[in-house]
Amino acid sequence: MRYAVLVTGPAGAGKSTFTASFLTHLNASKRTAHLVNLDPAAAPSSFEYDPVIDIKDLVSLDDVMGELGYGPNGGLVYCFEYLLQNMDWLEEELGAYEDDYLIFDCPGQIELYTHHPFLPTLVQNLQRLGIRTCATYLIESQFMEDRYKFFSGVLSAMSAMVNLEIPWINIMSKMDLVTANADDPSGGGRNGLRRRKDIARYLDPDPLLLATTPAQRANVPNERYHALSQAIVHLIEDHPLVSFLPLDLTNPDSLETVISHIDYTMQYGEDEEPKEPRDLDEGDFQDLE
Ligand SMILES: Nc1nc2c(ncn2[C@@H]2O[C@H](COP(=O)(O)OP(=O)(O)OP(=O)(O)O)[C@@H](O)[C@H]2O)c(=O)[nH]1
Ligand SMILES: [Mg+2]
Repeated sequence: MRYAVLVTGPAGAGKSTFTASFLTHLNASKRTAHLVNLDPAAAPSSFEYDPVIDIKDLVSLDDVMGELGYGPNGGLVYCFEYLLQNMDWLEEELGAYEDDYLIFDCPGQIELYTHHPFLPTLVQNLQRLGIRTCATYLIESQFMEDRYKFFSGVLSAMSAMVNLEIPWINIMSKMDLVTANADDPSGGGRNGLRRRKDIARYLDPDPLLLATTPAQRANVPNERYHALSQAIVHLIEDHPLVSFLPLDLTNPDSLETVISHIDYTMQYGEDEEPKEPRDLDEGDFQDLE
């Protein structure tokens, strides 16, 4: 059985860093895992591992921009269209890997996940080849410092999930940037949003974070924004599709927990005993809920 994990999420969320740590961990556990680079703009030096399959061998953004006169975003769209027209190339490249775990490092252009048909088409092709596929969606912990930014992250995760319809895991990356302050009784970071129980309200998004108090409302003169916030609150209350697993790469347990959830959602090695994912209650942030 072949497995594919798509590592997706907005620009700079830590996708490539997570991918490298994931590979290191699997290889250390004597599992064969390989990097697939799907980012036609990735600089070669940005990989800790050499990709075994690299979209840049098929089409590179530099060439598309230089020779066809596209800008970076139009160029990326061109590269993906080119990939979809040349699925036999990918199929052939993938043919070399049996019984392996392939980790697909994806580009950070958010529109790729929310409304282009590229990833759904790619996933259909992987499934047609009998590859068991799941996706991870990363947003970075700094999003928790601004609740509007955070909820736009939640909505983008939701939209990407609905677009792809495959097993899906949302990850709050770069937790090392908040855990250092989490035990500070004064609340640590700006807005006092970094205490553990506050963090838990973000990992399992509490729509009330968006609900405004009358005092806050007085500061937001435009009634339409208030109505919009309330609509989003109701959407998330009625469809609690999104919760995040915290990922702190400075803590090996955290990475292992995330990987155990990925394994479980793909039923990795189902011929063996199925493994329950490690319980988050053992983890850091749920205990104070
Ligand atoms: N503190 C901290 N920084 C991180 C972590 N992961 C990534 N970074 C930093 O965040 C920046 C972006 O990381 P990348 O892994 O390149 O992010 P990406 O999602 O692959 O970015 P794009 O491919 O450009 O969309 C880099 O400067 C990393 O060093 C983390 O766990 N903790
Ligand atoms: Mg990257």
